[in-house]
Amino acid sequence: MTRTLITGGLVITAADELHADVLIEHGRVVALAAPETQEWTADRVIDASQKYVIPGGVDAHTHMELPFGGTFASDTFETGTRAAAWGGTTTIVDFAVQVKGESLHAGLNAWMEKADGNCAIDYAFHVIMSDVNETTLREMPKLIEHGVSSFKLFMAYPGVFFSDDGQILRAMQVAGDAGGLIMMHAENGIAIDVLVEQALARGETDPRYHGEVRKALLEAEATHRAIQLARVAGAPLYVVHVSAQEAVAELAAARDMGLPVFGETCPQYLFLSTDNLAEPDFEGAKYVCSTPLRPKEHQAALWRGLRTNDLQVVSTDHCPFCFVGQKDLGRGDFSKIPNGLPGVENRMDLLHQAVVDGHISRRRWIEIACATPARMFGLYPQKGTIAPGADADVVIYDPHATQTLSAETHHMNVDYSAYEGKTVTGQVETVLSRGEVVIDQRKYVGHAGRGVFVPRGLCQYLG
Ligand SMILES: NC(=O)NCCC(=O)O
Ligand SMILES: [Zn+2]
Ligand SMILES: [Zn+2]
Repeated sequence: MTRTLITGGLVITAADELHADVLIEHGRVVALAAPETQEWTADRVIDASQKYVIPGGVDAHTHMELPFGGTFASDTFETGTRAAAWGGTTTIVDFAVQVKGESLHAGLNAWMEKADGNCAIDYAFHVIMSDVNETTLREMPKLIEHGVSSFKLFMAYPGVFFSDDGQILRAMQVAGDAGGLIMMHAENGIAIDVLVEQALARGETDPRYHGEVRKALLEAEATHRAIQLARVAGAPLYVVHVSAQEAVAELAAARDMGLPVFGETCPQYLFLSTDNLAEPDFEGAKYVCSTPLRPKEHQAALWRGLRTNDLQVVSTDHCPFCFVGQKDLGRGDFSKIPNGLPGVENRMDLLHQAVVDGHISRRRWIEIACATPARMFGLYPQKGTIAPGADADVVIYDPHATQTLSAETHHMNVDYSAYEGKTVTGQVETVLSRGEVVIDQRKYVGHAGRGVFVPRGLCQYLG
């Protein structure tokens, strides 16, 4: 089947909302036309009356199979990308991890192997630099040429992923020269580790102390420091998983100065809080991630940041660990709870709920979840929009359906939902990935291996 026609829907992109029919041929969008003005024929016609027709989501921050804290994130590329498709996401950008002492290329190759032949949707990679040194710095321009144009550094996790300020500065200098983008996990990990040790010595071992020691001020301080280092290096900066209002203020100040500084937040920081981390009977472990969930008061600053464009992207940081057998590793010591939350399936719906709740407009929904992540990471307009020439990654979205989020019904390979029992308005109905239907009226009809690696260009907000 090569020609598909989607009729009668409201097409929403970051730029426009228009009632239009969409013609798809050979995996690409070829034309849009006002309803009933065209006489196109097609092998398949999808009726989208009363529905939205939106670009497939681009989730620029996932961790399938991430090794962390002595275990592995529970979604494989197969299960995680299938769940992403269920949730209306058609592209993920995952993180290949450089093992200390090995090359960046070896890390990338290892992650390519994990993904190859297993993905339901398209995928790309960033690289986590665990070890910034002469050799890995030399590799960065070559990776950029090969479509891996962003590098994550950590100011947290001393002894694991941590880079010191000198290493960060050097990586930023190379990225700045070569057109790469540094993604920063901005938390002062050295100070946090002191507070962890002191908390444990006081017998404060419950999950909620994870949130207490990872102070908002230490996120803000690291964010500020990362911005100054990027200025010195003459490099752009993308700060991942921003959760503290003080960190948003640092980003806003930098952007007011005209600096090429960008910020990402995640649904968990917009919808969950330290109240969840404080749930009794170790249930709080389900909500342990870094940066941590914050008191509810921080949410207003995050929503405001998304409206004012001081924050540009919402990704999931999908990094699931089962409650039984994985989060358990930290019973009696919160610092041993594997960090991360599931969410790749929930992002598009939760952000639609934000539209319903009046936090953002429909076009802003598509901008922060599809178009901007695609532009930020060099995938636009192949991904992130519905326009002639774009990949036909398209979601038929029912804005009137209601659903209750639950581990009973989700497709992520994890034994709990961070949003268990939450009712949201809106649901993915049908999903096309490069013109092929992978979710057909809430039935999975895709298969592992149809997703392909997508080499990326440079960040499209620079130069
Ligand atoms: N965020 C988190 O808690 N886990 C995933 C790794 C990271 O993004 O730092
Ligand atoms: Zn991180
Ligand atoms: Zn992450």
